[in-house]
Amino acid sequence: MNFFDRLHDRIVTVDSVVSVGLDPDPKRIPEHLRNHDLPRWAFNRRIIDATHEHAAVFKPNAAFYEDPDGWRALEETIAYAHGKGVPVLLDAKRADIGNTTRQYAQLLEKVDAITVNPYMGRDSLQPFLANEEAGVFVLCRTSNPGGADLQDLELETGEPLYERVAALADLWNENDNVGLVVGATKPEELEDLREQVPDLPFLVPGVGAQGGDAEVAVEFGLANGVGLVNSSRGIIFAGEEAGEKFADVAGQAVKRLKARLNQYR
Ligand SMILES: O=C(O)c1cc(=O)[nH]c(=O)n1[C@@H]1O[C@H](COP(=O)(O)O)[C@@H](O)[C@H]1O
Repeated sequence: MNFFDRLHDRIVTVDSVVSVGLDPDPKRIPEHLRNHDLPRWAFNRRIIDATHEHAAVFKPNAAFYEDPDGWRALEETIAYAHGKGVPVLLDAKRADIGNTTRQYAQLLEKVDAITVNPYMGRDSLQPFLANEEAGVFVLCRTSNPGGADLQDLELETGEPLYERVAALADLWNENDNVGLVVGATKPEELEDLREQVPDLPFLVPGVGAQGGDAEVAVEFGLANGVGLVNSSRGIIFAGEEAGEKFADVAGQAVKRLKARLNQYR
């Protein structure tokens, strides 16, 4: 079954478009878990237990796992999330020459969807796009201030580069498996892009810690009810001051975000 059909079902089941970002910064993991064999896994397991009923997906960012123990923690995390019935979107922002991307694309044997970088062009993404079951979220207009350096550059046609990326992503969507990443900190761009590509679901990061706009994230992020609004630190570290109760506070934070987003769905 196509990823976006599965995501649609998941959104209906949990009545939520929240993507819970699993970015377990080792420096912010509570003291009492730091002697664990794999502290990031111990942390994620408790976060998953406390949040899964409100999570449309879990989105681990690969940057937080790129070392031997990290990969073990990630594998445990993915298996556990799947055990709870939650799809996993690996935020890896990958792409390379075709021969190399074929290796990266094997990541999709373990997870349900991935984020990819479009700047090497179609052949660099083909092994991801060819996977009909997996979701492929193409970076389009990112949430960070420096996103403007390249993505806002005006082409000879007058359109900004990020709009060209959206147009290409639409062409690349032959298997109905492509979405866009558009930051919640970019409300005007979100609105323009929704008009330009009405059928592509968006992953909208940047609410919570980055201060993005939750209302526009929902209003423009969803295509036919399908899309994701991500918060990572705003959920998983909401209970940073709560010691051993940190996961309970994360559970309350995801519930609050879900309710807030559902006001606008
Ligand atoms: O691809 C992403 O998810 C992403 C794109 C973007 O434009 N901005 C952005 O913040 N992200 C990711 O979304 C998450 C945001 O984390 P918080 O700011 O803690 O909610 C991080 O994992 C970022 O790497």
